[in-house]
Amino acid sequence: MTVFERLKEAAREDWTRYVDHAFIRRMEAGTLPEAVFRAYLVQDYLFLIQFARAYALAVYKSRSLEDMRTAQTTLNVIMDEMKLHVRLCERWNLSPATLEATPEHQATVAYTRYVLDCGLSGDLLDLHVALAPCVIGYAEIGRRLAPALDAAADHPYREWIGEYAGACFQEAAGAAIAHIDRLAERALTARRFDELVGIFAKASRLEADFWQMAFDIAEERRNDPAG
Ligand SMILES: Cc1ncc(CO)c(N)n1
Repeated sequence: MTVFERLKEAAREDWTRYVDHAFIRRMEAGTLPEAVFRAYLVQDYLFLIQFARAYALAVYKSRSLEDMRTAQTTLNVIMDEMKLHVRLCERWNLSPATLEATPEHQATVAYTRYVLDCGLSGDLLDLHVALAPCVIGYAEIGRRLAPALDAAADHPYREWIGEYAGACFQEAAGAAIAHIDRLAERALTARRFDELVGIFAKASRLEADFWQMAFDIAEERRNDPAG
């Protein structure tokens, strides 16, 4: 059993709330309102900017070239992932400059700064565990939603699902799982594992809050279109 699987099992409820959120179920069914998806995507662009910094921090905190390379590879995947956001947002006439100038929502600040703080106050394993729900979670979601694309040729979220079900993202997730195992081999006591579960569960909850944020932003706009 990988350390990732053990973390997932120990934080089962929080993990399920994240990967099984209404956002994902409605996306799978193709019934997620476009306004909700758009609110999500704009914040996710801002999220990825901060996440790229977190991976850069992982490069910095690496003590071996191998650890540096692994973090660098994922950093590149994250930077490439932003191209999806730019492409999709172009359709709404949202330029990268407009995206970057959008204020961060509280949920975006909470999640990204939590992860960055884990990296600053903890060691490399803490940081990679805080990052795990992100890459590994989205790869799991991508795999789960991929069959929906076969069922509907004109699925509205084809590009998004295809990105996370795609080989590039799946490989990055596989590498992240193996990397956590490698880092844990050095010193994983029972006490340390409990601390890591705390980090993993919190990051999973912040992921669920991130989906929820998109519904909240769309709802606020509906009630106050000028706001
Ligand atoms: C909130 C969030 N978590 C994970 C990913 C995957 O990189 C993403 N794009 N956004």
